[in-house]
Amino acid sequence: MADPQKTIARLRAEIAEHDRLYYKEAQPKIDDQAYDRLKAELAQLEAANPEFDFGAAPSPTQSVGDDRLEAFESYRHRKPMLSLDNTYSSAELIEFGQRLLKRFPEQALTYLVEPKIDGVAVSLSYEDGALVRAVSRGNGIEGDDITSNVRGIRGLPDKIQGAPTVLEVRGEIYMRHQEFERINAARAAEGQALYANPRNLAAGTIKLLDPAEARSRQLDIVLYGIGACEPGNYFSTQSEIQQKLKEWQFPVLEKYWLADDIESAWKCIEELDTLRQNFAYPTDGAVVKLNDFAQQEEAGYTSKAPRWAIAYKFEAERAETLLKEISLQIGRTGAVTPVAILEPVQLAGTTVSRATLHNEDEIQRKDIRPGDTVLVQKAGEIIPQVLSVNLAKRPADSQPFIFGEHLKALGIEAERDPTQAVWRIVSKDDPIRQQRALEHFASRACMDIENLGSAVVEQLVKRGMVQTQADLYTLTEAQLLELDKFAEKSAQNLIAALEASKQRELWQLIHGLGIPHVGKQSAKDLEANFDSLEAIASATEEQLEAVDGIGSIMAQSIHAWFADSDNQSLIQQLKAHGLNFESARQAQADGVLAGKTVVLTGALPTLTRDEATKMIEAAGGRTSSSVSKKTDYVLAGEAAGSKYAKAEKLGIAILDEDEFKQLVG
Ligand SMILES: NC(=O)c1ccc[n+]([C@@H]2O[C@H](COP(=O)([O-])OP(=O)(O)OC[C@H]3O[C@@H](n4cnc5c(N)ncnc54)[C@H](O)[C@@H]3O)[C@@H](O)[C@H]2O)c1
Repeated sequence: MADPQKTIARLRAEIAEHDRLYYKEAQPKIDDQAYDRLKAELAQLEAANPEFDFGAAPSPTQSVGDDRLEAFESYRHRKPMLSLDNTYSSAELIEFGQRLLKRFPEQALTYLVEPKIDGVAVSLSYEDGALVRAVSRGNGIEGDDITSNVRGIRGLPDKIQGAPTVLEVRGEIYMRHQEFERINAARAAEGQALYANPRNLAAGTIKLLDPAEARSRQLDIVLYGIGACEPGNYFSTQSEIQQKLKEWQFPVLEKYWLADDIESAWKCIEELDTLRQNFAYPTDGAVVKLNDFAQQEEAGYTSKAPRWAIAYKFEAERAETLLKEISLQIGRTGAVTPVAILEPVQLAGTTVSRATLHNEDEIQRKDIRPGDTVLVQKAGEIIPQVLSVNLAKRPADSQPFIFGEHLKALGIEAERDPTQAVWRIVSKDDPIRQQRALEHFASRACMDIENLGSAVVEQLVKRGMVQTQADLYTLTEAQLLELDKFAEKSAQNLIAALEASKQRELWQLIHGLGIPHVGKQSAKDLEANFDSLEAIASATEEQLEAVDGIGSIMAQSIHAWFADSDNQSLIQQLKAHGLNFESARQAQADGVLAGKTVVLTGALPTLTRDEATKMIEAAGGRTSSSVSKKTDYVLAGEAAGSKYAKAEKLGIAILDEDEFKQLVG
């Protein structure tokens, strides 16, 4: 029998380390369920052995995980931000209700059941209706000032009407699945460590020190609670909070339920489980709260969580299956990414036959080998991941997977990047690397060259007809006729498609060049801020970084790419072939908004933000997110906040939607 005192000490140290990785680094090593199991084990041992004294440090079972970092200013919450007790069992949920019934034997208990959003907690302070500060949960008492990374999150009002003098609004910052996949795909292409889920990526993003880098990742926010409120007595129930938050035009929960007893609350949770796939935000459970504030106050708090609420967490969908082989894929920049090829298995409503293995270090850490039986998880729309290996089912003759040897066996000449976990094909003459770069260039999201699929690219490279993107434009019909399955018609079609691609928009070309870190959105951001490809090529790192959405790493990468002599010669050749290098903005130089900067604020009566932005761009203008002396117009809708006030102060022309429409015709 293990010594319980030693086990408690070990578990506390282990959990403290997982807390550090999760809250401070946003890179946990184990998944939430495994973590929650460790914590439950510790709580049980502590309860059974109350006599052990471990000194002053509180146990992780008694305290709120701490996300504070040195580099940030700390702010004290007016009211503490606590965690929630959680359970994965419906029986424990019912017990929670029964405990409350004992406490309030004569009273009717109503519960509010809310989706539990899987993001990062935030507290927003509004003073006299204006957003003054955003603070992370921290240790529950004080948190980090993350205002610069939170202000400007879409839909978050800068100003609210008819609010109390002081208001702390509590909610969750989260990332949509699509944005998560976009960023991870870009990181994978660069061989950088991937984020395991949108929650970790959101947590990493709000703690970025570079606001431009943070802005280049799209965060969202939803608000569901109130901390401090002065004057008090503003609310008497949880459901009133929901209504008021909506009136104040905060992004709010799309659905919540009122339940008259804990059994009905459980029914609501079951309903939530069927609906949540269609919610905009990732959810990992439900939060059940006593609706009445007087009852909440009476039920009280532990050092870590309210006694009047509980989180019911949904189990992530997992299954065991056979890992048939580890396949190595090569990206457009030559990075080699390992992928698990699985015996197909049903998970979260889809058939899963591949899972990401991230990089060499991940394979080593988990000691994943071909022939292993592995535990695979799929949550929401996230790419399936291999969580662990079932060692009991490992074949006797199994061999560790040695990355470098497999590359050699496949004839791939790659080197491990000394600073990252990635193997990369270094030689630009490598035919596989050339193929990937060309496939990317020809793809829909780039130059959209019809009839130039992988099979054709492969032949062109293998026969030495094409090495770079520029070589594509030297191809003749006669040359194409040499290719397998090419007749006159298909050759003519491809030549015509190449010709048509010369007129693509500038962002499509930028994206197609395969500059490390530059995806579709960044390419668009570059086009919106420069007149031509040459202007981007000659921009300094500072000028690149000044672009909204371009962070320092991306600016460095773009600058280095254009400084490379091979790339410079590629650009010259593409220019000589007549590809469009001019930004649409430049082409619209004659528009009424040519050279003008417009700031959008508030909700417009009929136009969406996207539509208004397109109209501004079509008229030659550009949009910016903040009002300054350089702003020419502010297009203001309903509930326009501090930007409106600033524009008035600076004497900048303010347009409503009708005036704007007249202006751009
Ligand atoms: N994998 C790891 O290594 C690791 C390490 C530490 C923590 N964790 C995970 O984090 C959990 C503990 O984190 P926690 O303290 O943030 O607790 P929690 O995430 O389980 O619950 C509390 C949080 O829920 C959020 N929340 C979402 N929707 C809400 C709603 N409608 N109403 C109220 N709150 C809502 C709030 O941000 C609140 O702070 C653990 O149970 C574990 O799953 C994992």
